[in-house]
Amino acid sequence: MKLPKLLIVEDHRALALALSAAGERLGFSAIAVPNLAQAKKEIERGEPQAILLDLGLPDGKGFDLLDAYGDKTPPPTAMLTAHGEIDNAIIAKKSGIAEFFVKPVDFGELEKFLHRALDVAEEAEESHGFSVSFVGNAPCMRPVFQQIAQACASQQPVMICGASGTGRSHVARLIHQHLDGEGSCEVVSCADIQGDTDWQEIISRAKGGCVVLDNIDQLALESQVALTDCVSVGSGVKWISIAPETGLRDAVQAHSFHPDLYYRLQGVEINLPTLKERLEDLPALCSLFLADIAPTKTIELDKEFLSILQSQTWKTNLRELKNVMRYAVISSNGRDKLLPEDLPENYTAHVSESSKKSRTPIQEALENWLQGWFENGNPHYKDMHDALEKDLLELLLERYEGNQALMARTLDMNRATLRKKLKQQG
Ligand SMILES: Nc1ncnc2c1ncn2[C@@H]1O[C@H](COP(=O)(O)OP(=O)(O)OP(=O)(O)O)[C@@H](O)[C@H]1O
Repeated sequence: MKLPKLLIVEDHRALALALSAAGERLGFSAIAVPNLAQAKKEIERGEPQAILLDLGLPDGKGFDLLDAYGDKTPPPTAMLTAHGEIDNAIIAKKSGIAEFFVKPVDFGELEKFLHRALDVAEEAEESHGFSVSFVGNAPCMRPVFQQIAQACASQQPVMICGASGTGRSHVARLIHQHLDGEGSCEVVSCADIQGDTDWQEIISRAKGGCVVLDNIDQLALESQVALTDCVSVGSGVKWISIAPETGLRDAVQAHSFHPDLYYRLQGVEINLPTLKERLEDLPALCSLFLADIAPTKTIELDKEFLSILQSQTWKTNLRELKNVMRYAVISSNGRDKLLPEDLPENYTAHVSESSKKSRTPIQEALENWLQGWFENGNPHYKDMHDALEKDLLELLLERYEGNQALMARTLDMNRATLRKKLKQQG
C-alpha cells in the first residue's frame, strides 16, 4: 500500500515524534528530520504530499526549504512557530506558506490541515488522467445521471449543487472526461480570487476544456463583474460552477450575487444528494475507496462495521467516509477484514448497548440476508416481506409433505388464504 508522505522538519525530538504519530494516524507515512540539509535530501528522494516545517532550524529558517521547489508548486506546507517569531512568520507567509501553528501545537487544528493535504494529494492523483469511477446505484441518483448526461451533451454551462463532500468536484471531473477534445480542467478556487484576476488567462489555460469555478458563492462582488463579461457560450470553454446545496438563488435575492452572472452560469443544474440520502451506495463506495487506499489487498467489511457506518450522520458526506475508511485501514494493521474496533472512537460511541447485545441465530441469518438486498440497491419492504414469506411457506409445505389442508388445519390458518398466498408466490 503506497501511503502519502509527510515530511516533518523539526529539531525538537519529542515534538517531531508527536507530529509523526499524528500524521501516521491519518494515513501518512511520516519522515522526521532535524534540519534543512536532510529535508532537502528527503525531497530529492521522493516528493512529500505535505510538509510540517519548524521556523527556527539549526541550519537556517524553515521557509528556505521551499527554494528546493524552484518554480514548482510545493505541497501543502504548515509552519510551526514559537511565540515571538511572528515577524518571521509574516516573511514565511510571503513565501507562500498559508498555514501556521503557534507552539504548543493544537493537534485538532493540525489534523484538519493534514486532512486537507490528503484531499489535495488525492485530487492531484485523480486529475492525472485516471478515469473517474462513479458509484451511484441509489434511486435518488437516477435523476443525477440524467442531469450529468444532459450536461455532457449540451453546450450550456453547468451548475453542480450539493453539500460539501457530496462529490461535486468528482462530477465536474466526470463531465470534463466526457467532453470531446484535449482541453484541460482548470479549477479556480473562487474564495481566493482577487479583483485583478486575469480571466482571459484562465480561459486560455483551459485550451477549450473546462473552467471549474469552485465555491462560486464565495466569489467577491467585484470579481463577479469581471467574470460576467467573460462567460458566454462562445468563450470556447465549458463553465462548471460548484455551488452549495441551496444553489445561488438566495445569494441573488440577498444581493450578494449578480443576477446577470447567475443566469449566465446556471445552464444545466445538477443536484447531488447527501450520503445519508443514498446509504444504499455505502457498501459500493467503501469497496471503491478501499481499492484506492489499499490497491494490492482485498479487504472485507465486517457486517457490524458496515451497520455502524449506516447509522452515522455523515455531515461531510463521501469525503468523510473516505477519511474514515483510510483511518480504519491504518488501525486494522494489515488485517483483511475491517472490524468496528478499527473505526475512530466517536463513530462507535453512539452504538447503544442494545444493538451490541448478541443476536439470535435467526436475527444473524436475517442480517446476512438483508445485506444482500441492500447491496443490490433499492429494496422495498413489500418485496422483502414477500420473499421471506415465500421461503417460509416452502419450508412448511415440505414439512407437511405438500398437504395444504393438513398444514392449514394444524397451523390454524385459513385454507383459502393459504391457497391464495401460494398462488401469488407462484
Ligand atoms: N459518485 C462517486 N463515486 C465514487 N467516488 C466518489 C463519488 N462522488 C465523490 N466521490 C469521492 O468522494 C470524495 C469527495 O468528493 P468531492 O471532492 O468531489 O466532493 P465535493 O462536493 O467537491 O467536496 P468539497 O467541496 O468539500 O471538496 C472524493 O474522494 C471523490 O473522489
